[in-house]
Amino acid sequence: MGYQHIQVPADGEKITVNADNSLNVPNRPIIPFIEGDGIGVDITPVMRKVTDAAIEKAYGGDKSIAWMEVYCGEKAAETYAGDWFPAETLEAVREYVVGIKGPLTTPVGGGFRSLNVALRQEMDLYVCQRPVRWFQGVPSPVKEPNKVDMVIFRENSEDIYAGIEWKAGTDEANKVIKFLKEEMDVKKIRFPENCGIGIKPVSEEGTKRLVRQAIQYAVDQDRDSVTLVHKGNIMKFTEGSFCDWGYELARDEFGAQPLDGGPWHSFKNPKTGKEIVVKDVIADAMLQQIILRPAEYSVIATLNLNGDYLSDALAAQVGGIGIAPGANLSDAVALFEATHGTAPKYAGQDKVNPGSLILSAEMMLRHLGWNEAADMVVKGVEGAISAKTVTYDFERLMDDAELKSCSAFGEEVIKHMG
Ligand SMILES: NC(=O)C1=CN([C@@H]2O[C@H](COP(=O)(O)OP(=O)(O)OC[C@H]3O[C@@H](n4cnc5c(N)ncnc54)[C@H](OP(=O)(O)O)[C@@H]3O)[C@@H](O)[C@H]2O)C=CC1
Ligand SMILES: O=C(O)CCC(=O)C(=O)O
Ligand SMILES: [Mg+2]
Repeated sequence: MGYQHIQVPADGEKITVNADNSLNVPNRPIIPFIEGDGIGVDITPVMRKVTDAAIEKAYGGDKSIAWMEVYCGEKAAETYAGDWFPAETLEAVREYVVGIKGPLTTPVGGGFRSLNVALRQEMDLYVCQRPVRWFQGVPSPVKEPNKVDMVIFRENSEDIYAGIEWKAGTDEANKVIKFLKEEMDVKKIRFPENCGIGIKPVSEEGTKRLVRQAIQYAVDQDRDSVTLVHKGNIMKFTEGSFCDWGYELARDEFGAQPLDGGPWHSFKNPKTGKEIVVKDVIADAMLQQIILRPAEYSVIATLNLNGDYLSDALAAQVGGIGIAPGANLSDAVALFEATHGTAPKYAGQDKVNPGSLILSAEMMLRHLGWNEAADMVVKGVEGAISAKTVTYDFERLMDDAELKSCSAFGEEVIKHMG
């Protein structure tokens, strides 16, 4: 199909999806990418260069990516006369199935709603998968960062994060408050006269599709536990139901049985015969557990806002959000992105760590089944860090490290691919 501003590479081919959602990946797939706002201009070109080099080294020219720029955020507003969220960007990511994006700015308080959240919602990218593990040599504030090896499955379409809220003092907020007071007999709104209101939708369907993916991942990747993280003691019918539905799904679809009378469950991994424990932890306690007893946690399934907080907190233990990758996944479409944002104070300085986006590309390569190229990326990143040739965020925490710019770190990664 014809696009207004998107240039489709003539020499690439489309990835297609089979009925079982597996992918047919040609040798030169067209991959849409969004450069991103702020530091996007620094990290996205480095990510592309490193990814291309890894593919070249792994397959010697038999495979390559035909990159296709698509637009969202500030660059879209410039290209599409003020449209920050062009419809054809969504169409292109859907059509080409697998994409990668830099960070996008969201103003605080007023202004437009998050474009990142909108992309996830519009394409129903309901899983935000964020692996958190330590690379040898990365500076960390904890004593044993090697014990951190968790994969967060964050629900990406619901919760208070969905952005259903009304500003204090507006007719809409007052109407909802009136309804709550008069028709729902709510007496607990402390200051109803001037009160913003937000809604927290959490559904059985939304919960179960997320927890299903988390448990399936534990089965496929030979992980020993899945922890449902929630604040169900306080928000009983949203966070609490998330926990209940999670256990229910573990029983109904994976044959899990209560352990010692519950609430924890376990089942045998059908692929390995090993036990997988499905447990739950209340969200505030989890924030101390990940610091004090990280080895006890492997796969985490949680709601949208908890997952947001947990992602950055966990990333800090293994070097910070400069090295925290992620993926937004639906059953078919996948859009990879770093955990961090646009870090505006560093934009355009060729300074920040491109590691998060590079490792997001590594996840993308595995998603394509290009594991040899993905391994090459990991080898390069590990090599550059072990050689202590790192960007400012690591350099300021390491002894005797050599400070590298964003692009120079990318070159180091390529050099260490061998
Ligand atoms: N998915 C997305 O697109 C996301 C977008 N955002 C948006 O980004 C904007 C800025 O958010 P903000 O809260 O400042 O969070 P950011 O994640 O952009 O940055 C916070 C701090 O994290 C460190 N950091 C972030 N990225 C890197 C990197 N690549 N290398 C090294 N250090 C890094 C820096 O720390 P230090 O100052 O210590 O050097 C930076 O000041 C907001 O508009 C927000 O909504 C936020 C998160 C995700
Ligand atoms: O959309 C945003 O601006 C922030 C999103 C975010 O922090 C995240 O998804 O981790
Ligand atoms: Mg976040």
